[in-house]
Amino acid sequence: MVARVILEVALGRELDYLVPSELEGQIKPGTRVEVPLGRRKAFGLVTEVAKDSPSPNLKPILRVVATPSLVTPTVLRLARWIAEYYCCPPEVAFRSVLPGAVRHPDADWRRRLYVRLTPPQGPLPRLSPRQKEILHVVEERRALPLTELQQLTGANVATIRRLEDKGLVEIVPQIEERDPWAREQILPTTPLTLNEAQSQAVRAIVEALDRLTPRPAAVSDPSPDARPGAPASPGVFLLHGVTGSGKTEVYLQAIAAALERGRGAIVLVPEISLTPQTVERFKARFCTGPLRTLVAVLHSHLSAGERHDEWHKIRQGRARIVIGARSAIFAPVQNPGLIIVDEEHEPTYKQEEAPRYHARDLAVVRGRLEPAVVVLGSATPSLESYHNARQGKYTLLTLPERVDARKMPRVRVVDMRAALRSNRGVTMFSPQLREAILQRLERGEQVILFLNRRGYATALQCPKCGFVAQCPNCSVAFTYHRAGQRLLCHICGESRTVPAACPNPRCGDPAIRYAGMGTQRVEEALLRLFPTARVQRMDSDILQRKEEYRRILGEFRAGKIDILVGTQMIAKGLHFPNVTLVGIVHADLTLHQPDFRAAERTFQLLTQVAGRAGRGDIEGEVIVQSFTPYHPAIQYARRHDFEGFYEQEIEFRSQLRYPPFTRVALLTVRGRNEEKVRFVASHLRRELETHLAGWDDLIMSGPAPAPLERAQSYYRHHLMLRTRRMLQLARELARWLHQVRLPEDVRLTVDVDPVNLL
Ligand SMILES: Nc1ncnc2c1ncn2[C@@H]1O[C@H](COP(=O)(O)OP(=O)(O)OP(=O)(O)O)[C@@H](O)[C@H]1O
Ligand SMILES: [Zn+2]
Ligand SMILES: [Zn+2]
Repeated sequence: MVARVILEVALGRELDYLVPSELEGQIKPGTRVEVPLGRRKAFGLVTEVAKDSPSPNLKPILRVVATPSLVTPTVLRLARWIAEYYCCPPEVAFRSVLPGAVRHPDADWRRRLYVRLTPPQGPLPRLSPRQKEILHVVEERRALPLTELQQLTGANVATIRRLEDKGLVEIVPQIEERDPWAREQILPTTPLTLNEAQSQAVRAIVEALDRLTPRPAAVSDPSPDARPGAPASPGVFLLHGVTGSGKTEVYLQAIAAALERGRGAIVLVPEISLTPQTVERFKARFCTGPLRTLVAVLHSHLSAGERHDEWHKIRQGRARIVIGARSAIFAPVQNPGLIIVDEEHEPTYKQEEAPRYHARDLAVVRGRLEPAVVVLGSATPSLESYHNARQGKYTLLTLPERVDARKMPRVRVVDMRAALRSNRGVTMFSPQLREAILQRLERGEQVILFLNRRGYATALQCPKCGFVAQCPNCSVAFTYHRAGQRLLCHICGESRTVPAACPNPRCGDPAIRYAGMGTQRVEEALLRLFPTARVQRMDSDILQRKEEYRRILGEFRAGKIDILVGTQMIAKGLHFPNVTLVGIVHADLTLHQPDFRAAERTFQLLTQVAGRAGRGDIEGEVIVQSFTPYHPAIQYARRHDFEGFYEQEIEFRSQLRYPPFTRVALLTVRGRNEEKVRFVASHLRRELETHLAGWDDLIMSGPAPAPLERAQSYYRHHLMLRTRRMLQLARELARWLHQVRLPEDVRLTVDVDPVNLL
């Protein structure tokens, strides 16, 4: 027998090894092993077991490192698919399916050793002052991690071992679980009585669960066509439910059905909506009763230890439900019956570094490999997913109304050009918005104000010469932050103190002032206009710590805050019944970006933010301030008309051959020398033309400077390839990348299905 092993060192490919007969029973896909590599040894993961290998002179595997395996065979197949489709080296793909904290069991082993007090037996033996000190610490804590005891006392392991020899303490392996929500008390909930639309949705999902074929016994290769948008997959549902329509209740009852059938569930949510409120709704439903199970939570703010614990809970089957951000799609759930992707349209599901996977698309692929039922949910589905539903590739489920026949909020669009004409200079709040806020304050109702830009003002601009302070590393304006009077680059983090006068040597005007506005400036203006109102700002500047986020949401829920001002952090998932007014301060911000999805993003953002209003008994109102009030994205959002927006947007995509009618591979050439980058980019285009000659449906555009031409002092040029056959193109690109020669200081990256075109 031979095993194919992906090594943890950056080799870029898998190697075959002999399986010694004494290890035969232990080696399966997912097993971590130590193998010889040249004259050294290396760690690796078995990705496949086969009868024989094409390579001669195989060396044997040295030993098995950790059992049980920390990754399921299906996830390994998913990793292989990632490497192929997203055009990245296999070891990068394999590494991403295992988080660092679980990848190194040796390091973990030491970290997981605990020192604990043993029951006293007879008189205390004679101890050195040093030993007494250590014992004292252990007595106080009863048990603590070995490493922590070492840190606290400065003792080495040998000294502590001597205490163990005297029978006073013992050193034991123990898994201590750090539940980040441990202090929260969770009140169990029971399933709600569903309305007609919800029942229909749950019924369709449960029927699909019952149709799931048993897991295939033999591990066969993933079908090369196992990709979203390929042949019909009756196991994928698109749940299109307006904001407040009760999608979460549908998820909960579908999960219950999966558990009843002995299967687990994975729930993906965007990182920013992975709030305690969301997590609690899942924990509360499954913390008691016959379906009782732990809910594991995975997100990027977990400490290594917490991540480790969550991972093991899943692997040991104690947690049958996993809720997490995009990397949770790799969670080692055994036999998952259901994979849910909430807010499936969210761009944060795309990973912006290699491997550049899209977790929503991986959910569809994993669903096919397991097999498992996949539910993609959103109030504003992506054009890609809705198109798939229209084509019959996904099954569309619709929740057209809010629960309890609550009305959708009334949306008014205010033309800010008029407001600008009637007032001197730029106004932040139109009279309509000001009046509406005042009304809510008088009635004791709550307000959310949304502006998709943090900081105080966009830019520092000189009124006399037009000078704008720009980051020296990136081609963007600095953002002014009031705290500490600093200019901050939101791309690279470069910061400067604010100049007292215009830095332009030919100008020097002291009247330098601020153009545009950010959340800080909105907050300040509110305090001036409504001095008694309790205003709280919520953006990533404020939320350096997760407790802060929870505290603010808690206070808002408790009615201790009247007006919440924030960026897209407050746009989704939040449910506050007392919010009756949502103001969108500047709706055009996302509209004018050089991205074919700009209108789609704007429509989604407006709809989602508007959806925070009127979720209680009182009807909600939304005021949208805009300088382009007649833009379709704004008008369709005003009428809550997703279909209308879809019809008009899909027409534009079709005419210009953009996704979903094609798939995009974006090539970025980066380097510090502008001339060289430009030269290499044109050279690569010519090479690609030769390499891909005869490819019939290829559209190649560029090279062109990226919209964000310079970032972190690198010049960037783009080449865009579009085709309907991306998997084949990715294979061609991989072959081409192997042979392409680049100057040392120029880098090339490939992003398949990019969501960020800047
Ligand atoms: N069948 C039902 N009967 C009564 N209340 C319900 C029902 N279904 C859901 N709800 C309640 O309605 C509220 C809104 O539901 P939920 O948050 O699930 O909506 P949503 O569709 O996920 O909204 P959004 O997309 O805006 O986040 C919640 O408080 C939920 O408990
Ligand atoms: Zn000037
Ligand atoms: Zn910068």
